This record gives sequence, structure tokens and C-alpha cells, in this order.
Amino acid sequence: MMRQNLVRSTRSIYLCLACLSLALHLLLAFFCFSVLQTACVPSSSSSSSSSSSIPRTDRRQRQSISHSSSSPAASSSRKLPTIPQNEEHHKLLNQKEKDSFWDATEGEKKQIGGLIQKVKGRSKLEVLFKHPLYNLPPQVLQDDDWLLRLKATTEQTSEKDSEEEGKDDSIDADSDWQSASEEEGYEKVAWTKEVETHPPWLRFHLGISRWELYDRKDPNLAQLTHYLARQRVLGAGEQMGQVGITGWRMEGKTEPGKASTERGETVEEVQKTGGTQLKLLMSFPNYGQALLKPMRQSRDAETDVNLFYFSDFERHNAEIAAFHLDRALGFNRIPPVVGRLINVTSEIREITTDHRMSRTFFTSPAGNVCFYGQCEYYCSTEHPVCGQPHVLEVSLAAMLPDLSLAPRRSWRSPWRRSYSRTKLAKWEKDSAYCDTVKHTPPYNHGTRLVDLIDMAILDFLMSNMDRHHYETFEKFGNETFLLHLDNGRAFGRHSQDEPSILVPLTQCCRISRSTLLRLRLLSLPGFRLSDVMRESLGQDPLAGVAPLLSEANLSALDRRLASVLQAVQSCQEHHTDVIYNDLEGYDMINSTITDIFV
Ligand SMILES: Nc1ncnc2c1ncn2[C@@H]1O[C@H](COP(=O)(O)OP(=O)(O)OP(=O)(O)O)[C@@H](O)[C@H]1O
Ligand SMILES: [Mn+2]
Repeated sequence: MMRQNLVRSTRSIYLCLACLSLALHLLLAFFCFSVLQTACVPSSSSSSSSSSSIPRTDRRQRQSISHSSSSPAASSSRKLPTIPQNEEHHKLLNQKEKDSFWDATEGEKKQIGGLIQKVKGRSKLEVLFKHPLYNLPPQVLQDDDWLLRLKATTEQTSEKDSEEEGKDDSIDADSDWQSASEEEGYEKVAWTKEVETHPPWLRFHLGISRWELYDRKDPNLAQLTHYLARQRVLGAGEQMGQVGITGWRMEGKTEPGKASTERGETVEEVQKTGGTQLKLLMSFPNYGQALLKPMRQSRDAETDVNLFYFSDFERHNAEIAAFHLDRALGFNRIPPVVGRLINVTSEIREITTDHRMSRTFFTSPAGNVCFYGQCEYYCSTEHPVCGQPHVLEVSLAAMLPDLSLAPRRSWRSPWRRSYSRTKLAKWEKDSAYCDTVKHTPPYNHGTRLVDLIDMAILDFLMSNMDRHHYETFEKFGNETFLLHLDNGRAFGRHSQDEPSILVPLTQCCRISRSTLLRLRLLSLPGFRLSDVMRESLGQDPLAGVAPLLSEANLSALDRRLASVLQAVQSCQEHHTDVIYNDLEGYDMINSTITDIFV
């Protein structure tokens, strides 16, 4: 009996001990788990702080530069006050992210959201744009270094002080703009001289200077792309008065399916009325306008190898990507372009007053709404532009100021192609061709030659063979930047490079120092052009539909960038005056750059 009792009590003791140990184990496990979790938190924050340490150093450098540089800009009354020089770039980025976000459907938002996370994690683009090479102190601008400026209307002049008196070269912009389309039922505008009341397109126009088309740090840029991407479409048509005036056709240019007229030694410029391929002029509230190019082929479609460059389709994504590339290269010479999904029925067909165009609408056998418009190439039933069934991807380029306000000069490129199937251009036959160009005005003075070479580099990177002309603003004479308009035929081929586009560089062996340094920067793994471009294009509303450039096109950019740097290097091996030093006097920049590139 006693023994039985003893066994029972021993058992219950064992049981108690087992329970106790179990409880202790559970407690231990719980404790470990919570310790592990708290250990994770600081580790992640420390990693993020370490990654942010790079931008922090950069920001310090940038601020010191912008401090020294902001005064001339601030002292100029022409500079729009909405452009603080030391504005945090990420504010602009956030704004742009919001812009792209606006346009997206729920599914797309998730996708874009993911992208934004990535961008916030470590943005190569942001770090690039903080680099001193992208924040060179701006040139001191005089009154006539601005393309346009507002003059108060008569009422405003009497109300305001007389400070505007004596500035007789001002353009009476308000009255010009108001008379342009008043009778078409545009919204009543209430602009004053105060910049805050100006629509984004007007601020863009007022920000154009002798040396660049826009200031990359101007928050208005994001507002402009947002405006073009979101505003109600009020009008759509092919009647592009101002586009026609500066559009050119080359005699002997081969039309698809037709025999070329290869007569005449000289390339003749002929005015045309509306461009060679389908494009529309879209109008928005408050007089804003944009040049629309429609999507005609899938993003990855490569140009047929048997097509001549002048027979190639124009691509909407090429226009968008060219804007981003030009900006990433630090040129700022392409008007802002944004992607948009439009409804061909409600946003073109039903609102257009262009009867010739509206007669070209039809419903395809697949039930999609299509049209082909009126133009020289690819405007026929065989080459329709179609919605799905109504929705169409397009690019919208901000329009430059009207030619009546800001006339432009069109220049033949000395390295233009022959636009013939059989003839070679002069530069193709004469390897010393650049010697002639170098001694011919305007290429014998100032930055014109290196600016042209910048354009050739841009074109080589995106494989654009269609740069027959370039334009400048008449007002600035020869001392000004070159407009890189019309990039629709870029990015046609990713598997091949076209060395002939780079001939201005290889024949002249000349490049500006700032361009070369930025190209070198973009070839470093920490920046890498393809990564910067992928990120930059991710800000476009259409990135939510599909990436604007295929991976193959993005890696072609890196490959071609390496070729450009290689070409410069072989120039340096054979010549002494390859680099045009446009950074003279930028002492601070020079010391920072030497640190990076020794
Ligand atoms: N953003 C813009 N704002 C104002 N005008 C523009 C803009 N973009 C282009 N243009 C003008 O429109 C003309 C025609 O546009 P674009 O060159 O894109 O058409 P295209 O059909 O390719 O013409 P081309 O066959 O001459 O190359 C250009 O030469 C230029 O003068
Ligand atoms: Mn063109």
C-alpha cells in the first residue's frame, strides 16, 4: 500500500516536472522569437541608413553648389519664381510618381507601387541627378537670354506699376493667346503676371532660355506632364499650321511602294503641311497643346532589315524614351513627352472638327475603331491606327511656343543622309569631310560643332538615323542650344548598332568635356545608363501598361555607350585637341570630377 502511494506521488511529481519544463521551453521559445524580431528591426534600419549615406554626401555637395549658383538665377526677374534652384529632387520625383500613379488602374497601381518602392530603396536616377555634373552653376542670364516674357495687358499695365515701361521688345503674349481660340469655347482664363496663375505649358514656355529648353529641377515639369497626361482633350486634328511651316521633305526621299525620284544633285527643301507620318495636334483647357504620335507597332518589334530608315514607322515610345534619354544625358533639349491612353472615339472622332481626318475612321474586322488620317506615308486603309477597341496608346509632346511668338530656324545637318536608295552623301565619300565643316560657319565658332556631336551621340545611342535637320530659336542667333525634335524613328533596332550615326564624332574627333564626363558617369555600374533609363521611364503613365523600352533596347544603350567612349579614346590616341573644355572656370566641379575620374 505504502509502495503504491509512493509510486503514485513520484509519478505526479514527474508529471509536474514535465509540465514545468514544457512551460519553461515555451517561455524560452517565445522569448527567443521576440528577441529575434527586435534584432531584425535595427538591422534593417541600419542597412537603409547606410544606403542613404551615399546620397547624403552627395546632397551636401549639391547644396554647396546650388548655393553658389542660385544667386544669378534669383537675381534675374525673368526666371520663374517657381523654380527654386536647391529644391529637393525627390519632391519632384514624388510628384512624378504621383503623376504616373494617377493614370493607372488598380492592377497597374500595384505594379507601379512596387516600382516606387524600388525607386525609394535606392534610386540611381536620383543619385545621378544630384551629381555635380548635373548641377553645374547656371550661366548668368541676361534679359535677352530668355525666349519669351510676359507683358501685362493694357488693364494690368495701368493697375501695376510702371516697371515694365521701356521693355519694348516684350511680346504681348496675353492678347495673342487669347485671340487664338476664343471662339472655340475654351475655358475662361484668368492669368495675370503672377506665375502661380499660369498653366503649366505657359510656365514651360517662359522657362525656355538660350542654353536649355527646360530646367530639370523645375517642379513645373512634373505639372506639365501631369497636365498633358490627365487634362480633358478639347480638340484633335491634323491641321497643324505651325508644324507645317517648319516641316521639310527631302526631294528623292523614297516613298514606300513607289519608285524614288533620284533626280537632282542637291537636296531640296520643300515645305509641307503636316509632317510625313500621321500626327495630331491635341488641345487642352487653358490653351495647352500637344503633338500626338500614335502606337503603330508592338514595343519589341524590330524594324524590318530590308526597310530603309526613311521608310520606318514612327514609334510613340521612341518619342517618350528620347525625352528621358536626352534628360538623362543632361542635355535638356527635347520638349517634355508623356505617354497616355486615349479613347479614339470620344477623344478624337467625336470632338474633331477636322473633317478630312474624321472621314478616315472605320471599324476593323476585329471590331476595333481605326483611322488613318491624311499624310504622306502610311496614311491608308492598309496602315490603320487602331484602338482596342477604342483605347490607343499615344505619346504627347508639349508644343513649343507658336512660331509667331518664337520663330525657329531649321538647319540641314551637315551629316544628313542622302535619302536615296543608291546615292552616298558627301560625308560618306570623304573621310576628311569634317575639316570643311569645322571651317564653315556656324560650326567654326562657339559650341555649335560640339553641340552637333552631342546630338549625334544621342542619336547613336537610340539608333536614330532620321536626323536630317535640327532647329534653333531664331531669337538666339547662333549662340544657343540645338532642339532635338522628331525622335519617332529611334529605338527601331536593338540587336544592331549603326556606326554611321556616330560619324560626326569619329570624323571630327571633338567632344565637349561636360558631355564626355557625364557619359563616363553613366557607364559606371553605380549609375549605368540602362538602369537610369529603366527607372526614368518607369515614371511615365504608360509604364503601368508595359515597359516603354524592352530590356533588349535598354542593354543596347549600355553597349552603344561603351562604343562612344571607345570612339573618344581612339580619337585621343591620334589627336591632341579632342576635348572641348566647356567646364573652364568651374573650379569646384573640376576638383570633384578629378576625384571621380583619376
Ligand atoms: N513639340 C513640338 N512643338 C512644336 N513643333 C514641333 C514639335 N515637335 C515637332 N515639331 C515640328 O513639327 C515638325 C514635324 O514633326 P516631326 O518631325 O515629328 O514629323 P515627321 O513626320 O517626322 O516629319 P519629317 O518627315 O520632316 O521628319 C518638326 O519638324 C518640327 O518643326
Ligand atoms: Mn521624322
